[in-house]
Amino acid sequence: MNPSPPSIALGCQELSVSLQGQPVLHRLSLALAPGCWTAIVGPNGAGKSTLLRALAGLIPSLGDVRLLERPFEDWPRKARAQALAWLGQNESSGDELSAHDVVMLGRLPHRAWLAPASTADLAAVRRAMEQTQCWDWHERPLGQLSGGERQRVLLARALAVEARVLLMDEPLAHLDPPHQADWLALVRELAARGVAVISVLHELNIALQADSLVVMQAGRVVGQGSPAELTTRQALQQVFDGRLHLVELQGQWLALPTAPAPTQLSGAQVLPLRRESTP
Ligand SMILES: Nc1ncnc2c1ncn2[C@@H]1O[C@H](COP(=O)(O)OP(=O)(O)OP(=O)(O)O)[C@@H](O)[C@H]1O
Repeated sequence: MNPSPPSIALGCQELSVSLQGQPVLHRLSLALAPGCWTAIVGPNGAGKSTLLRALAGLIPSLGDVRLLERPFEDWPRKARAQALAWLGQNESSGDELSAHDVVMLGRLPHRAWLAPASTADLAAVRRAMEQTQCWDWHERPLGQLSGGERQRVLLARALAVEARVLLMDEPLAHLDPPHQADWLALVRELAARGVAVISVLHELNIALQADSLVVMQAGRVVGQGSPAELTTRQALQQVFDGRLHLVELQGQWLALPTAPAPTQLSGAQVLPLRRESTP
């Protein structure tokens, strides 16, 4: 009989991280489900990237991290690299390599040492590049691509791993609105297939479409839940000092940044937005 599938894809208990001797994360506990897209949000410096890196095992941490309910340190390195894929922020990844070769790096966890790419590897790379619409320039060196084109190649590299848990730090950086919408559709498709997708996002209007939000402030989780829950939205407003107006439009929550009160603008002149007069 097959064992029952794990109910927690990625979790941590009492997770703490210090960087350069300074505590950055303070005893966080999270349980992220398979088939669920979680967006980690919060102000600059809240600890979002640090949390993601600690969950990926990229930095030392205290506490317990479990991948597919198994302690992180118990995973053989290769099996772990197959189970968990990572897309970092501002990654440098061999500018002289072709886009195809960069995406093929995502297949390394599936290949024997120095073994040539298999038919399955080639198919996975092509599939991932078509999903992020970067196949057309698969022969071009990464260093010659625009910021958005490059980001789509790096996203394809993470997809090519075909992992059950996908961690992405600011995946929408450099992407134009249509490609942001494509990313959203892709994430929903992955979640529907049972993948746990965890992304750090600054684009709150995209994050508010996630299944679950993790709201962070000063190295702590101060709210977690669906954007439809009032407590989640209250946490979001609180961490941004009330400088967000959350409105519902056709069943979808939107975040509009609000201007500071005039008294908060020290000496700055506020010009009213005027409609151009027509002759
Ligand atoms: N290598 C480092 N050494 C020391 N402190 C660091 C280091 N990296 C980050 N920090 C500090 O840790 C805190 C959390 O940083 P982190 O990058 O996780 O925040 P973030 O929420 O992702 O921020 P942002 O939204 O600006 O990307 C910040 O105060 C930051 O200055």
